[in-house]
Amino acid sequence: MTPRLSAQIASFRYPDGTAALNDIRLEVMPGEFCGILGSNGSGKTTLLKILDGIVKEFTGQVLLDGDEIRRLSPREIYGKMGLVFQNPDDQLFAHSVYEDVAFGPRNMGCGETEVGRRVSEALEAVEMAGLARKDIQNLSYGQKKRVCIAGLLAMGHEILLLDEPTAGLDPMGEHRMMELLTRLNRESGVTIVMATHSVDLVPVFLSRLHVLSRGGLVRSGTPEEVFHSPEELANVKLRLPYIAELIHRLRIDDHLPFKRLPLTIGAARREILETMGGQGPA
Ligand SMILES: Nc1ncnc2c1ncn2[C@@H]1O[C@H](COP(=O)(O)OP(=O)(O)OP(=O)(O)O)[C@@H](O)[C@H]1O
Repeated sequence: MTPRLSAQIASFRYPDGTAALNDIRLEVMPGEFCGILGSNGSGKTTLLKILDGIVKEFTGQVLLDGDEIRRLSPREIYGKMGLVFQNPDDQLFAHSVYEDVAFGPRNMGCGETEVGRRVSEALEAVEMAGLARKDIQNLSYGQKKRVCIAGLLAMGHEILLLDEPTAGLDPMGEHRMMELLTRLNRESGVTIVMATHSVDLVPVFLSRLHVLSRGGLVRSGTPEEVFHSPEELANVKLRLPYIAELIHRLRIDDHLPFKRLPLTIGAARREILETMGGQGPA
């Protein structure tokens, strides 16, 4: 199967000389929902901009469906892939929700009936169906983030690159955003790559993680593989998810014989029951 995205980035420097990325190799398969995990300044946004074809001055290659991205036209790239910025105010520009989401399809040459259909479907998908006429300025931060995603869905994007989609949201909003993305991935088959430093959320929702530190890729794997070693995470300025941290402390401080570091509440429950020899509460 051809990866939707395949990146081999030997190095990238910003014009002021900052060495932002080096020796990155990663692939994103069709239908995948994967994360780029890293602390502040590790290079997540830069990597997303390169994957999206915005930043071109790197050494190496990025293939989109097998084609070198720098040889594709903007229409070829942005017909199938789009980037949602961390701050929705950097992305939204129209007065109303409808006008903002309609901009992409209109730009693609769709007639007004088709534009209307696409806007309705996209707003439905992000649970904003009743808010089409609302002034963008009067939306909450989380609603603005949803409108940004709707704008890309209305253009028929099959690949979404999302920069910190849960940043700035309250705990409930974070969960709703992750559920929305999971639904888009599972039900609509959208391939999603999201940059994040939120270690508590990612193991619950994502199937594969790429860990960045100081511009380099230090580990790729399932959440279980990535969160295997607390020491390794501390080296890249990340920590264990709270659930795993709790079991880790009980194991070290109280010598309790937990075998694995669980990443979800369900896994923690299983681990505790196994440690109790299956003698847990009925
Ligand atoms: N336009 C720019 N010019 C020069 N250096 C930049 C520019 N943008 C980012 N950098 C630098 O590149 C490095 C990686 O930055 P980047 O924004 O990609 O990190 P990040 O992981 O997304 O961080 P955060 O989690 O804080 O958003 C940092 O050292 C940053 O200072």
